[in-house]
Order: sequence, then structure tokens, then C-alpha cells
Amino acid sequence: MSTYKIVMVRHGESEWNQKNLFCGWFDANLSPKGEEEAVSAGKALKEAGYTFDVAHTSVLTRAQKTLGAILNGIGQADLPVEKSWRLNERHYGGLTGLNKSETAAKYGEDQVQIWRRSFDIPPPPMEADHPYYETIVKDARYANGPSQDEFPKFESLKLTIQRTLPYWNDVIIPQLKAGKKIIIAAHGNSLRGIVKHLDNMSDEAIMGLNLPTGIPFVYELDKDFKPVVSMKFLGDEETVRKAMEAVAAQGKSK
Ligand SMILES: O=C(O)[C@@H](COP(=O)(O)O)OP(=O)(O)O
Repeated sequence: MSTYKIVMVRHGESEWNQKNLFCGWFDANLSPKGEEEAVSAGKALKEAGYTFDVAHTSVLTRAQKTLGAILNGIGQADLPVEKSWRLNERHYGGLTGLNKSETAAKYGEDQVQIWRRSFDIPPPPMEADHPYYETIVKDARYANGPSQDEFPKFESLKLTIQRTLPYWNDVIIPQLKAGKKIIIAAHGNSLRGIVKHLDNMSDEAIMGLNLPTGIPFVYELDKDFKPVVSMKFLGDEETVRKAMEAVAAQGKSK
């Protein structure tokens, strides 16, 4: 029997998704298509009758803007929003800013697949001379965390889960227990981490999951927070399948 329900959504297409660049902690904006996707996500949630008590998002603009458009769409623009770096995208290290197809042409599609989707093999670190190092490390949005020790230079999915899961366990679960209706707007890989945890997916199985941009999905959980309904997308099956395939194909050399 389902006791809890939670909605999650990966942000709409970002300008860097559109250019096919590894983005990670770089604060890319939504592309015009991404803005439209966010509005459509709001419409889908409104049509399905969703309202929320609390919304959670990362400290990155693409996720916050997506959430803003959704909340506008469901007539809840003034809903309390909690923002945390723990919901940020995985840190893509030295790959940040590189084109995914060009990287595949240079290092091979298999290597890019390992960097994008392996569970515990991280990308190379972002060194201090990386073009986006200062922009990210000195960004005022990180004044209250992560601490210097916690601040990533790169993250595998495993490392991403290690900093996202405490947020799920310490913030989201207590709010669900208190009866709050929650939406999380975050990123491809921070959400893949939560999905892996909820569905108890193996390290191999999670490699095959590519989350589409801007299509909300629902989990229904039992009293022990085990899924009764897993990853039910608010979109028709064919559209979701094609969107997932398009994400997977971003690592092709073309
Ligand atoms: O960092 C990035 O490039 C993408 C995910 O990339 P892939 O792992 O799918 O390559 O993150 P998002 O657009 O969800 O914030």
C-alpha cells in the first residue's frame, strides 16, 4: 500500500545541454527549449491535479528556474523553496565545459560512456588552472557549504550519492513523514542517485538509466519508503523513451 508520494523532475534543457557540453557545477541557464519544457511540466502537473507543501531544488539556476516555472504553472508561485548544494548535478571535474561528442571522438565513445555512466569511476579532477575552477569555487552561493574539505574537484555517481543521500534521509524523509507533499527539481545525475537508492538498483543497472529533461516523474512509497510505484513519468511512453534515447546519444562521437 502506498503511504507517501513524491514528484521529481530533471530541469528543462540547459544552454549547455543544447550545446552538448559537460556541465556539472557550471551554472548554465535554461535554453529557450528548456524554458518551454519547464512550462509544459507545470501544465502536466496541473492537469494531473498536483499541489505541493514544500519544494526542493539545487543551488543551480537551471533547476531553480524549472521549479519556478512549474510552481507558476500550478498556481503555487509562493511555495516555500529549499535549496541545497547536495541536490546539485554531479561535479564533472576536468570534463566541465568540454563537448561530449568531441570528447568521444578524442577518447572514444567507451571512455565517455565510462565517464558519464559508470557507478564509481570518476572523471578527471578539475585542477586550479581549469577555465571554470575560480568561477565555481569562489561562487558566493557556496558560502554556506560545502566546506573546503567537502568541495568536490570531481564526482562519480557513487560520490554524488554520498552527498545527496544525507539530504534525502535527513530533510526529505522527515518532511514526508510529517505528511508534506514534496517536489524536487534537480539534475540528471543527482536524481539518478536518488532513483538508484529508492529502487535498490545495482551498480550495473543504473548505468542504463538516462533521465529526460523537463518530464516530471512520480514515486509512491510504502511506510518503509520502499517503492510501490517507481519512476512513473507524466508524459506519454513514446515521448519519454525518445527523450531518454536522446540523452544516451549525447555521448556519441556522431
Ligand atoms: O552535467 C551535465 O552535463 C548534465 C548531465 O550530463 P550527462 O551525465 O547526461 O552526460 O547535467 P544536467 O544537465 O542534468 O544538470
